[in-house]
Amino acid sequence: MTTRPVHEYLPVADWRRTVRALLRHLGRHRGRLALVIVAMTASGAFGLVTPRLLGSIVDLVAHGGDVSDVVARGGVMVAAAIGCAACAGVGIAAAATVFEAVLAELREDMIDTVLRLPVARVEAAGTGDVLSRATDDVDKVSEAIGKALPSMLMAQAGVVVTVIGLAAIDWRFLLVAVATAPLYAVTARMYIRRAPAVYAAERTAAADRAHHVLGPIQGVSTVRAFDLGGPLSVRIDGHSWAVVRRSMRATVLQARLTGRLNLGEFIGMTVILLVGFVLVGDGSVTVGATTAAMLFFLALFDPIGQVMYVLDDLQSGAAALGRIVGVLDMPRAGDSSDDVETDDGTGLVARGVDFGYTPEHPILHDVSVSVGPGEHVALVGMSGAGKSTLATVLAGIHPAGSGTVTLGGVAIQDIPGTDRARRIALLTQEVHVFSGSLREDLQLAAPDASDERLWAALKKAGAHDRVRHLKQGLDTVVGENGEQVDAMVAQQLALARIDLLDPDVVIVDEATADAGSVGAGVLEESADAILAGRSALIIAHRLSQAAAADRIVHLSRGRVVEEGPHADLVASGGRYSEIWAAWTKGREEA
Ligand SMILES: Nc1ncnc2c1ncn2[C@@H]1O[C@H](COP(=O)(O)OP(=O)(O)OP(=O)(O)O)[C@@H](O)[C@H]1O
Repeated sequence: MTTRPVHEYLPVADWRRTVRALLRHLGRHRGRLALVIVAMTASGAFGLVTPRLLGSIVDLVAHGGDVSDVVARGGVMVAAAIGCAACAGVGIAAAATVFEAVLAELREDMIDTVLRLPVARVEAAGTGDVLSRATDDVDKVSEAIGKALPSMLMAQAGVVVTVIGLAAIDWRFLLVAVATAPLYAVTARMYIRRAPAVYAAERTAAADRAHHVLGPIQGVSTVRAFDLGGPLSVRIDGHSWAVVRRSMRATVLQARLTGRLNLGEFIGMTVILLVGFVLVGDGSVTVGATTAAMLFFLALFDPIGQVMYVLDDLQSGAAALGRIVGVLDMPRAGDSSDDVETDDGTGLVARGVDFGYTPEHPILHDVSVSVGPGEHVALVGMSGAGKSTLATVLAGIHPAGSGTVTLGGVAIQDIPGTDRARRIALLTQEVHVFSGSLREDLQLAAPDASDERLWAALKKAGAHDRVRHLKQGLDTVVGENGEQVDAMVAQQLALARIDLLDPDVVIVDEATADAGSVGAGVLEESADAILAGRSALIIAHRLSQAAAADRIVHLSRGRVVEEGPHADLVASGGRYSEIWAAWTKGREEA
């Protein structure tokens, strides 16, 4: 029996692995990243020129200097301001290209990994978990990368050069700046701790209100019929006020953040002025230098404030990145081994297979079946006997709890996932027409197939005429944003894809049941044409399919109870012969 837990979320990477993954991705854009750092640092350095020159102008004026010197300094300040803006522009643009490229890589890797995850693992995690990582989490990282990270980098560069500038004027001014740092650390901690919950509550309340507003709009006729307008608007009122309360909390939190930042600014400025007063008094620095130090100190607040406001974005971006990296680091189906050569001589063989979706409910017991080269084997049994379950175990979607499943003598779990999917094709009722042109849909199975090959596959699957009558033929766009194809054509396209894929074995799980009785007949012909000469395991609900097969395996309550060619089973007078007799009688009466 398999002992896989019923629900098992996909892993989340710890911060070390997350940082490593981020650095790995950033490392691929080293050159551009260096440009970002140089441009942002240069922008910060240019930013220091204006306060420094303002200080020197103060000294010039105090000592009765020349007006032309003041004008010259003004010119340098203008040039520095232009340099500062230009470098910031280059830095931000380069950062955007690096971060967008990293984000695109993460998104692609994420989708690629999710598509290659073993289906059983995705089922255990739940599609919601997978979907939210591929969408919401990627969005959160995108927000953090797009908005927060450039501000953070810009701020860091600004702080570093300003601190150097302060130290260059006098180390005691630097000491004041360092002494105010703990206040910012405490403020940042307060904000990081509270902000995510406060903003999340605000978003939840807004979503709740939207839900309660949309419900009555969608069901407006019911609202009118039962005169529910009054009570419903009271309810909407309540939810609207809840949003107001949550928004107020968020505003109060922001006000507290701003208040503490201003307090830090006030204390720092006061101390700088006092220190400056003493230093000017003992002749260590000039009034102009103190002015410059004060302006440097003031210039620190913009970047610090910016960082504070994006801290929660960064925090939730980092959490989302951890969830993405957790998936990226997972072993993909078939990653464990190289392309495994199989010997087609022995076909698909299951020996003594046990399986259950949960440990408490075994479904398959000691099942042994085989599909030899070119052989058609029909699987029959009552509803719930375990036929579809056996199909997924044979296709390698669910690993057998005990026993073995081999293809060409090699355990299917040892065949790389993508290779396995090409060798064992599982055709179920849930066929999907992918958005795009018909050609693209078909070429998913054989990317290099020529139009002639595609038409030949369509002909075999019986869809040739339908497609020929479409105005744009193979270029017709199908799927969500294009031509809607009916269930029968969708099945025929799936059959054509099987022909193009040319797998070693096809497992057909009731692919023809959905199309209505006339359609079912057509599809049965299509399936026969595609399966001719191929190894196939056909889950047969219509016993005509079973009668046409080379061999029948009868499954009952997860066990093989009869096996053999149709004629032998009918002659043996066993359970299958009774079902066959009842079925043929029913057909005669109908
Ligand atoms: N994903 C699943 N998780 C848990 N139990 C499942 C799952 N799929 C099927 N089962 C259970 O496994 C048992 C066998 O179901 P299965 O679909 O394999 O039978 P079947 O013979 O193919 O039936 P049918 O002919 O109605 O499709 C049933 O009891 C079913 O409820």
